[in-house]
Amino acid sequence: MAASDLFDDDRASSPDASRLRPLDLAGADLRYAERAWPRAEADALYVALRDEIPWAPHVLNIFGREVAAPRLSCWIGDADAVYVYSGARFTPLAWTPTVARLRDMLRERHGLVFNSVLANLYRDGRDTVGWHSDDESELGAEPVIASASFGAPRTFRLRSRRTREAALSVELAHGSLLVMAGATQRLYQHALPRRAGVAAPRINLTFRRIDARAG
Ligand SMILES: O=C(O)CCC(=O)C(=O)O
Ligand SMILES: [Fe+2]
Repeated sequence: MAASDLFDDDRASSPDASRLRPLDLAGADLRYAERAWPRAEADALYVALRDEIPWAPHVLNIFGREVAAPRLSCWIGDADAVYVYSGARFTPLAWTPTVARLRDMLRERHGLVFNSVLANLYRDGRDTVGWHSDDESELGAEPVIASASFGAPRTFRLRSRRTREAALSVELAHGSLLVMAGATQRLYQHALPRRAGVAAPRINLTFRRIDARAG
């Protein structure tokens, strides 16, 4: 089956869908391009990422115990971009050709510079990521995180860190790009909840800039 058969999507693409536009989230800096990569390119990127990345169960460290999270993942980046996530220390794998190409596109098209990426593979609608902020000290005070999505559309939710009140839901489309910056991590948490009826997988890459000295 061709990748184009996997992700039913017959929206007409408006000429502007490749531009990052601000989303309304009080105090935060959140931008979204629904079609950062055109359909055929997104299909090819999905297949390349699926096949190139050595996916493995994502391990969380919860009160000193290792627990498998409901998704596969892979940490990729420059050799010195060591990262501590959920209490576990990750030494990144070397850039694969497609992930490196995406990193270079983000620099060339959007002026965003990254030295690492957490790749996530949600096998179907039962795979999730729970509420968290990406606020580790290695990312600095106001991290810029670029989140590229390929495959099944899923709902990305944000809620207030202080009140836990729901703040925004964004449907992250196949070939979309979401950029979180400014106070987004300080003020909000995000999650990708289960979604019944989704049989197709989704790949998400969250590009980050790690300052190894701050770790
Ligand atoms: O899959 C997503 O859209 C979000 C992933 C995420 O929040 C993370 O990797 O920190
Ligand atoms: Fe995150």
